[in-house]
Amino acid sequence: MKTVIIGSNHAGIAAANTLLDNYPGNEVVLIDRNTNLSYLGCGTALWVGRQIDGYEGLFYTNKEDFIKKGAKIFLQSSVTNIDFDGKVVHFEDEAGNPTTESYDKLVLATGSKPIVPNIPGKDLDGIHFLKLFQEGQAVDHAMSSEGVNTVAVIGAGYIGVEIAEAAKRRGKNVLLFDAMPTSLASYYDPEFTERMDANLEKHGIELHFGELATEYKGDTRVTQLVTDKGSYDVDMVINAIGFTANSDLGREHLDTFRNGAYLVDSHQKTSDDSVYAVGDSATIYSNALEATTYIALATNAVRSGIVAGHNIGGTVLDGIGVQGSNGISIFGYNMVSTGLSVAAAAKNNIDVDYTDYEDLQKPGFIKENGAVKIRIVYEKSSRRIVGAQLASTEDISANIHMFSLAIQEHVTIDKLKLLDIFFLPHFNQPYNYITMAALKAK
Ligand SMILES: Cc1cc2nc3c(=O)[nH]c(=O)nc-3n(C[C@H](O)[C@H](O)[C@H](O)COP(=O)(O)OP(=O)(O)OC[C@H]3O[C@@H](n4cnc5c(N)ncnc54)[C@H](O)[C@@H]3O)c2cc1C
Ligand SMILES: NC(=O)c1ccc[n+]([C@@H]2O[C@H](COP(=O)([O-])OP(=O)(O)OC[C@H]3O[C@@H](n4cnc5c(N)ncnc54)[C@H](O)[C@@H]3O)[C@@H](O)[C@H]2O)c1
Repeated sequence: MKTVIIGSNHAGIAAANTLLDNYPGNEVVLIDRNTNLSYLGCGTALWVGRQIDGYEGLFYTNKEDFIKKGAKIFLQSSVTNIDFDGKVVHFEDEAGNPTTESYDKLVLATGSKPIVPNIPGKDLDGIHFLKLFQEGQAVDHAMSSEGVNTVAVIGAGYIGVEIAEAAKRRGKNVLLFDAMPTSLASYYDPEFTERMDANLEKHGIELHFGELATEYKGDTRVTQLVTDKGSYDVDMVINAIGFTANSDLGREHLDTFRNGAYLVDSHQKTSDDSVYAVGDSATIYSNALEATTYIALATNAVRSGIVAGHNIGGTVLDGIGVQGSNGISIFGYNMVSTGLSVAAAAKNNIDVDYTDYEDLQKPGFIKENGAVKIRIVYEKSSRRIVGAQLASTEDISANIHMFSLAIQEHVTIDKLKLLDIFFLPHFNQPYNYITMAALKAK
């Protein structure tokens, strides 16, 4: 069996490693247009903000690792089209020569692309995106340039908020814009985002929410940002208004979701029996929504790659869906969420209630101790948990995994009330906030 994988970042790598490590004898070919593979974009802000020494540790594998395992790998090789009937992939190799690879099974792991604000001046110099390693390098380089003092970040989602922090750490004046009235509006309810907004402001970031960029101005280089509410002199712009699926190669042939992502089943198989799609290029099943959706996260990319790899290798393995669990840590303030916020539930016509609680992480006699705010969201009719959010200066990240499992397994809010949660003053309280929030549920 010969499998060709287009795209060798997180999803393609997971599919390739699953096949190579578990199903010897399978022929695996990886093709990617980039110079590198396995770049952890999540580290870009840490590196640009000088919280880590450099970018070198942000790659977890390389071309040689795959060659050692017996795979064929082409980098700097762009796939131009796919003959789905003849099962042949056409690409230009590193030297620019037209080349082909036939396949028995094809894995599309072409990921996502940043959404480009479609406004005048969008192609001026000094306007950046933050998807690829090379784009991170360009942003890092620009921030070191003389005369770059004011940075406008468009989009206060995960990338925007993280790079705003990094730019501030580099001593820049930072203006953060979003169409929504708060930061992180797709992940958290306002009672949580207002804390992040206060945190950003406290650290000197100028917030412009509910404000839309309408034009980038300058001769060749951006010097001014115009919005529906004003205009601002800027030296650099970073666009971070979300990703869309990169399904350019198969959109005409395969069934797609409303944003163009390849529609896949629980084996990651597309509408073509020989073709699988994984990671940011594909849809995913949400256990909170109980529906197919699109969530661009590295964690989903890895899991979907593993599922595709096993199914191609011959082990039937159903994906179990996701909750879109995510987290962020900005100037020491941590927020994690999973499933649906109250706002996201309303948007999806799911009638929910929620229960909030706030308390110290540990008993009052422990000195190093921060307050934790928790919200658990549950469906009114079934009482199943559909979401949770936590915010604190404490490391509350591990809590969210339990809520992720609860959503996956359709656990009700009532089941949580008397759940056995251990107590040790070094870590938590006997009347802990999870129990207390659950007990408070209507
Ligand atoms: C700055 C930043 C921070 C992030 N932080 C986090 C985080 O903290 N946690 C988290 O879970 N997720 C995070 N993400 C999201 C995560 O990086 C993506 O969800 C993940 O990269 C998706 O992996 P993928 O392999 O599906 O797609 P991609 O990473 O998009 O990779 C697709 C690959 O396909 C190749 N390709 C595309 N078209 C072709 C073609 N025609 N021919 C050849 N090759 C092609 C590309 O070169 C690329 O290597 C972050 C993303 C960014 C940009
Ligand atoms: N910590 C993490 O887990 C992490 C970090 C970075 C990126 N990621 C993932 O990578 C993907 C891309 O991240 P992202 O930050 O680009 O997307 P995002 O969806 O997190 O945020 C996009 C933001 O842009 C805003 N927006 C949309 N259109 C706009 C417009 N025209 N003008 C102003 N604002 C606008 C939205 O309201 C939203 O707040 C997401 O799936 C994200 O979850 C995750």
